[in-house]
Amino acid sequence: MDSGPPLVQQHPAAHPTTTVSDTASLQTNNNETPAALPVPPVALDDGYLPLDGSTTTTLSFESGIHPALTTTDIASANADAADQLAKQFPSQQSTVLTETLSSFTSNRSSIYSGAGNNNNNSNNLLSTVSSATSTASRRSSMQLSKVEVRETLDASLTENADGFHQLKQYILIKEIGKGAFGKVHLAQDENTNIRYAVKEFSKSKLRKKDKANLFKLGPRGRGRGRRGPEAPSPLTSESSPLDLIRGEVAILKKLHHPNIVKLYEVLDVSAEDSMYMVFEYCEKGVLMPVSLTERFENVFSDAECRDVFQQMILGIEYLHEHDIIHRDIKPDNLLRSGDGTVKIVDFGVSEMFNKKGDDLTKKSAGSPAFMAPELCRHDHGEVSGRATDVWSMGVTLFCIRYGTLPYVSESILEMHRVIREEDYQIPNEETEDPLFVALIHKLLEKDPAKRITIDQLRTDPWVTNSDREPLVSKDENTANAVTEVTEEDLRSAVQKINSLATVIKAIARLKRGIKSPASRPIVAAAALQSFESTISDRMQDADEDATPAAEPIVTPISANTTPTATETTSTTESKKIGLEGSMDDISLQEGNKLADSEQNPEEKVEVKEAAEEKPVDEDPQGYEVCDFETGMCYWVPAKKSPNATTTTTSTPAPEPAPTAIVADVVTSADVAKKEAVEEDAKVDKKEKLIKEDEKEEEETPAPPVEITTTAPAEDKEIKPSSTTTATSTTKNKKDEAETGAEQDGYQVCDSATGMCYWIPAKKAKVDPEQSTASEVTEKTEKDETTKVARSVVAAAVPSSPASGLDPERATEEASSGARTPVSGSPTEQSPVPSPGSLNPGPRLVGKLSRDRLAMFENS
Ligand SMILES: Nc1ncnc2c1ncn2[C@@H]1O[C@H](COP(=O)(O)OP(=O)(O)OP(=O)(O)O)[C@@H](O)[C@H]1O
Repeated sequence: MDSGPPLVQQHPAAHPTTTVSDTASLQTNNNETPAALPVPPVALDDGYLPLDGSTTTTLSFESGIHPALTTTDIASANADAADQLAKQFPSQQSTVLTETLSSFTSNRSSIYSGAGNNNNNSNNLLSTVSSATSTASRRSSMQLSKVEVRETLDASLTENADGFHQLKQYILIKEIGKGAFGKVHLAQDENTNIRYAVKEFSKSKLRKKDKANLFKLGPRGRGRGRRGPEAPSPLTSESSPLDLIRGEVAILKKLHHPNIVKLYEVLDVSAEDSMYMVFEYCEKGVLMPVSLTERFENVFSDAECRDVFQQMILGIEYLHEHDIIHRDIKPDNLLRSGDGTVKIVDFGVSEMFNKKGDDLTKKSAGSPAFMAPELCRHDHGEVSGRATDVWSMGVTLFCIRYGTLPYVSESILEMHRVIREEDYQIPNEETEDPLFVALIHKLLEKDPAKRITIDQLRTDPWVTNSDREPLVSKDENTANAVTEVTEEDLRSAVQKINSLATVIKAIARLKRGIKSPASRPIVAAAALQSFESTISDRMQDADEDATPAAEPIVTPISANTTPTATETTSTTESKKIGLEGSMDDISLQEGNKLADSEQNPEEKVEVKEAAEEKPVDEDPQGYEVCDFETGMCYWVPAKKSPNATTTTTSTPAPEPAPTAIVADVVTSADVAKKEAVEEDAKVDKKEKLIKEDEKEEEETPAPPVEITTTAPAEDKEIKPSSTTTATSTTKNKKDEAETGAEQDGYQVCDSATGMCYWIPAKKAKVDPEQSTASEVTEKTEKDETTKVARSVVAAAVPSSPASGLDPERATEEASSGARTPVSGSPTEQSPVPSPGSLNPGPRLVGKLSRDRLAMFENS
């Protein structure tokens, strides 16, 4: 293979990828002129060329490049260089590099002409851009190749030899920012040394936000997580929190423009709470930090403002032309790559309209200070999305020019009022360029119908510097077509086989439930392992059966359908029951049931049979409650005794146990659809539950769920901590009296949700004699228990650090009964599993505390 000339690795956006050849080269150091002789690039230690304002930057070009660049010259130079790159990087990376070259073209031409302009004394590269080259370079930048966004469903986060976290080929170097849903990392591709910004999203945070929006704001909620029945576009009709990312990904995948951040890859670490979006790295970061209270001193010059604003116009024009409204334009969402190119980021609240030309929206989104006056009303009707973006562009221009916001207020409501009703002040208006002042007035026009449009902006005299710096034509700017985001795009944006994703997310949930070592009952680890292996088998089966790009295998959960364990045990059954959109919604209960059956082969059969007999559309008589704090939703069946909810027991107890408000913990992503139907039932039931809670509190001094004392470290008995034991005993007796069945077991608390569950030992299945003997054995033969514990732990956490469970410690804990001292809130506490818990059929019985119910009710 012809290796071509040597190559210096550079970042796609920050560093132009160039080849070294015996051609003209250019050396710039702010206002230095180009060097006359070829100078080979000097790579830094990390393999990158330096390219910042303070350092001399050496760039080497192909022969034939001349200051009077034409688009054709540039394109052909790029093509040559791309060829060479492709030889060096025969893999898919060459596509990325091709784009890099196109982007860099603008930098090259700008630097060249700017450096040659001896009349320009500015140290800022941006302000040296002449109108001709600026237009030419932008034109050439439009020729972006389309890079296919890769999607990885089963990525894993590992640690490399140097101690860095690694996600596929991306080494996470350091944190460079924090988003609302997770960190942003600087990452480097271990194969190419190309740098990326990897944005992390916590799925649980997304879910939480989604639910909170649903309760708090309904479909008009701000930010990721907006959805609702009246949502008109695919972006807002998602049925699972994860889908909210899918909408953003689906839009970003369609966009190919130099002023819009490029998304390269989406990675879902299926067994963890995180998913990642791999973006082009914008080395220079945000355009400008904007504060409500402080003025930013280092404001942009007139020329810099113009350059940035022109790029904003081009980016927004491209979006609007393709019926996409950004809805959150602000300096924070404008990043700059190493060559100064402005990149519009954050499409989390963007909206794509299906109908050409339609941009009417009822939704409020964006940051209050940048919100158009027509959106600053409680019940605004439909407003033009395009006009609201233009307003935000005006506020942004104001910010970068003056370092402050045009409208400032301490509260959002007041901010809305001020934006609607008051006038802003332009600092030093008398000395300001009248063309600039006029433009600000046209942008910050309160009446959207009179506000300047993007078309008018492109010919505005300040924008074009009185025609000295015209923009590239609209046709060229919008040439890269954006096709409509379809439902299929949304479905395929992140994950390809929905049914598998459902299952995978369930594992993550199970893991979350036993995340903190202090709250990991050993049985849960065993359950997790067997659940995982069951799932893994199913996945293989489903993989073989799956038809790519087929309709989702599952359909939305219906208001009256509660999935059971076996409904998720095969794809066929999933089809019947339906969990569309709730990819992550397999219940803990189901996990435990599966695990249970795994541990008890005899019972496994029973579980299966019971479920097969159960009619699919059976109304389980109950209702769903959602935890406002966590975003988790729970299915609360009509009150039955704990026995009645046991998977293997079909006879309901005559009366419910008053202390155990029973929750078959089944989550659902489609709360909105159910909400209307179940609203009335909920109110009644909640009242009842609260009353029962109160009654119970009167009867039982120590609340059964809130364990308030710590398990003594020296307590070697394998049983729950003292308070828990006492509580459990009380409860058991009550259960026994009312249901006729003794309920021995233990309580586990889910650290993620704060919910505690009662897990009964499976005495109903055991011969009474054996049971007694077994109890005695468990209490007296500590060694034996230790042995059992060891085997369970060993089976559950063979050697996988991913499980996060230290087998040695878990074994010790299991055998000694000593747990990390518990204190404070129930979420930090973890009762010790009883010996019976090592081999019980764990059944999750949740208790909804009064507070939680009240919180739900208030919300
Ligand atoms: N592509 C990128 N290149 C360089 N830095 C980035 C990039 N994306 C994000 N960052 C950095 O991370 C910070 C936070 O990212 P971002 O603005 O996307 O999150 P956010 O808008 O606060 O939250 P979210 O988008 O999740 O609602 C940014 O301010 C910026 O400093």
